[in-house]
Amino acid sequence: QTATPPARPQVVLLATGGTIAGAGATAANSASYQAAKVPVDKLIAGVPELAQVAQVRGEQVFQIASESFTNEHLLTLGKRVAALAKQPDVDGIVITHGTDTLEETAYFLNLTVHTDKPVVVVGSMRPSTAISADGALNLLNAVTTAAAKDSRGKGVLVVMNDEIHTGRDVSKSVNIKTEAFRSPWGPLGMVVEGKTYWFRAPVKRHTTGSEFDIEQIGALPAVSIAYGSGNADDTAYRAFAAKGAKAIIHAGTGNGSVAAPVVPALRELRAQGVQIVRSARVTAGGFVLRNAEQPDDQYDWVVSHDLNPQKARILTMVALARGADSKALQRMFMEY
Ligand SMILES: NC(=O)C[C@H](N)C(=O)O
Repeated sequence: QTATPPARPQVVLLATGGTIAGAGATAANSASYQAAKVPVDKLIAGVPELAQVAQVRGEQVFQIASESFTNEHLLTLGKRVAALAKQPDVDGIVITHGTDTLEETAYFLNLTVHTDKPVVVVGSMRPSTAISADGALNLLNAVTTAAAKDSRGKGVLVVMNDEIHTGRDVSKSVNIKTEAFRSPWGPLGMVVEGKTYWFRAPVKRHTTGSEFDIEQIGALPAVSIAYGSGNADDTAYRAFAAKGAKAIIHAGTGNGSVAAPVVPALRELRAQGVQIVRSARVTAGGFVLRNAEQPDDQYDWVVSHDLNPQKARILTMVALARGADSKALQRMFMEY
C-alpha cells in the first residue's frame, strides 16, 4: 500500500511587473533592459522547482515598472490580496514586484491587510535574460517562505537574496548589486535550500493587529515628500501644499533637522491644516526623536521615528484616510 503524499500548500502568485519580469537584448545586459515584459505564466514555467514546494497559480495584476506605482495600484493590489487571503484554498500569497518601490508596497500591505497567512513580496535586480539572473532563486525562495507554516503571523515579508525581511523595515539600499535590500535592524531570517530559518520576529503592529483595514479604504490622500539639503528653501513645500497635499514628509538632513529658511513655511502650512512629518534622508538607520532639533510640541509637527521618508508617506496616507489628527498620527508612528 502506498500512502497518499501530503497535499502541497496552495500559493497564489500575483505578478505586477518589475525587473523580475524584465528582458534585456543580450545575456550581458544586467543593468540595461526593459522591466515588466514577461507574463506571469512564463515566470512560473521558468522555475519548475516551484511545483515541488507548492501548488502555484498565477494572476497578472499589473505589468509595470514599480517606479510608476500609484496610490490606485496600491489599493487595487491590497484589495486583491485581502480577498485571496480569505479563501480557504489559499495558504500563502507571493507578489512579484519591481524593486524600486517594493518597500512601499510591502509596508502598505503590512499595515492594511488583515491576515495571518504569509504574504511575501519579491523582486530581482537582474532581468530574467541576464547571466546569473537572481529572479528565479528569489522566486523559489519567496514561494518556499509563503508555503511555510512558520511564516504565518509575521506580517508582510520581503524575500530577496536568501534573506527574509519584514516589509516594515526593509529598504532598497544599493541599486546595482543583488544584495540590494537591507533592514536597519537586520533581517528576520534566511531561506536556504527549501527551508526557512528564523532569528527574530517583528514587534511593531501589523496585519491582524492593525487598526487600518484595506477593505475600509476607498481613497488615499495626497502626501508628498520634500528633500532636505544644503542651501534649502521653501519652494517645494509651498508648491506641494498649493497642489493639495494633506501632509508633507520632510526628508530631513541628519536626524530630521530643518534649515532655518524652511521653518517659517512649515509653521505656516501646519497652521493651514497640512500635517508636517519630520523624517530623515540618511539611509542606514534614520532615527528622529520628538523635540530634538526642532520644538515639535510647540509647532504641532510629527516625527517619523525610524521610518524612512517613503515609508513615512505610506503610514501618513493610511492614518489620514482614517481621520487621524497630529496626536493620533504621532502615536501611530511609534506603534507601527
Ligand atoms: N530592479 C527593479 O525591479 C527596478 C525596476 N525599475 C522596477 O522597480 O520595476
